[in-house]
Amino acid sequence: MGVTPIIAPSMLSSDFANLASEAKRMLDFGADWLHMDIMVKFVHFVPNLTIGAPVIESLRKHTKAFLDCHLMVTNPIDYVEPLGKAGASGFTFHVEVSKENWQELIQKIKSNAMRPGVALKPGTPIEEVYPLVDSENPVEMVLVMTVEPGFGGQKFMPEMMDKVRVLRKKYPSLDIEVDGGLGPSTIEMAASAGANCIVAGARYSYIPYAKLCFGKSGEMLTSFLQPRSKQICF
Ligand SMILES: O=C(CO)[C@@H](O)[C@H](O)COP(=O)(O)O
Repeated sequence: MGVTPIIAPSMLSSDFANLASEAKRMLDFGADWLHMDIMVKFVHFVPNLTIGAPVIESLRKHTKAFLDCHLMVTNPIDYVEPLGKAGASGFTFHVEVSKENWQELIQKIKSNAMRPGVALKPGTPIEEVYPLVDSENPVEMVLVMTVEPGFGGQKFMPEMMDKVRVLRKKYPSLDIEVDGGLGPSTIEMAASAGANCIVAGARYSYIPYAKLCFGKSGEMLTSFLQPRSKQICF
């Protein structure tokens, strides 16, 4: 079984005063998911503060899109119920802060009708996510950070592609998301390594390019990807 390409612009770089129209603009341009960066400023995790459940709830009133929430917080379990109630679709937590309670966390995410994912920072070895993917109650996506989490506009770390290659070889049908510094010069590298979910700042011009990386005239660039009509109609 293969995986399908997903283009998920990060709304972190959008105009927050016009979030609903920014989201519509991304979706009209062909985005599959909207990536929502939820950060709480904390000295040991990210030095930034972004959006929370009230913003997700407001955005949900304007769109039925899959809201792919990436939790850059030290206590993700506290956000499961509020985000579930707000209408989040995906809930991706960081492995670095969930070593003690990932099983409970996955269970709680699923019982709040969201899709669980696990993220890892650039310095975290890929082996740390294996138990969460191999579990009887597994995560459904691994997010490989290609910058230090915290801010948009940073430089892509090509050395993270080794993690993606290893993951893809081990898990042919897993959703593998990459996030940070992705754009016309790096998307192809990530897709070739095996990533199928591409997050990049909500600069609409990259979306058609990202789609091209996954298939020109319908043929797929990488063998693990399966065509999904919406993604390959340019
Ligand atoms: O999670 C993050 C940053 O921590 C990302 O989602 C970025 O917001 C992506 O932005 P670019 O690197 O594409 O500018």
